[in-house]
Amino acid sequence: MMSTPVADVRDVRIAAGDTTLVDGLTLTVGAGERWGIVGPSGAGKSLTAAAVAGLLPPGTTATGSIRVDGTELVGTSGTAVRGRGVALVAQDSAVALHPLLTIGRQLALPLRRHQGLDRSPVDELLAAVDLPPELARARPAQLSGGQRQRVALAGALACRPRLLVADEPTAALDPPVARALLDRLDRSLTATGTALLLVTHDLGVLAAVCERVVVLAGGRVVESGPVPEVLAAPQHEVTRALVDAAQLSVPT
Ligand SMILES: Nc1ncnc2c1ncn2[C@@H]1O[C@H](COP(=O)(O)OP(=O)(O)OP(=O)(O)O)[C@@H](O)[C@H]1O
Repeated sequence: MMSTPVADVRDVRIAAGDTTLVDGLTLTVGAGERWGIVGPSGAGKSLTAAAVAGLLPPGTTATGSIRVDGTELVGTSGTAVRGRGVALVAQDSAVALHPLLTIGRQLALPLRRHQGLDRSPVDELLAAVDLPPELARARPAQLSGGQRQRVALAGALACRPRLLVADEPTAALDPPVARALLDRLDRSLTATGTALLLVTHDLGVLAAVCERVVVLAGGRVVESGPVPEVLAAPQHEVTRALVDAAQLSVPT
């Protein structure tokens, strides 16, 4: 018997008032699968990621069905699945982390909230993303961008969610720091068996991290399939343009 999909998204429309931003979105993420979302600017990638994480921005609404770990999110605040079902890592964790709380406090909070633990293994969480225990006493402003993203990753994976949604998690990082974070992400997902929905504009990152891809344009899915096949033989003009642009940007 097949296990429950981690995310089962059926015919989803996301709108702001009367304006449709994403339409007809259907996507199934199986246990442990790694999916990428690519597409041009404004295609609806971030809104899709936010909807699956149960964190649509204020002023937007979704219809259709988004089941995460078997729980329907449409029409709810998403809190039922956050932490153990799904967690989100955003582009720049500087905005996601509380500026006044120490890293140790911030990492301890989700564990207490979702697992009811009194004492949280903060040191272990930091070690899992290759950060030293002393960092628990620091505040976000004292960390580099790469360290902050690692802390965000540690926090997101603290409750071993079935699905991690990551929206351009390396966009604000220099290439070597970005590579190290993705390597860490890869190993952490393997260790926890967590599935991934990764928004990226970088087809190199997509090919390195994801098995399957969904291509969005104008708020609609225009193509999806295994990453090697889609990149080798893109069927839609939007995908072809993305592949061509990526080849142009490869240094010779
Ligand atoms: N809170 C919002 N209210 C109204 N419109 C929004 C809101 N958030 C996004 N949009 C619009 O929805 C569309 C899709 O936005 P989204 O951020 O998902 O695109 P994206 O593919 O992630 O783009 P980018 O690659 O530039 O980040 C855009 O036209 C955007 O202006």
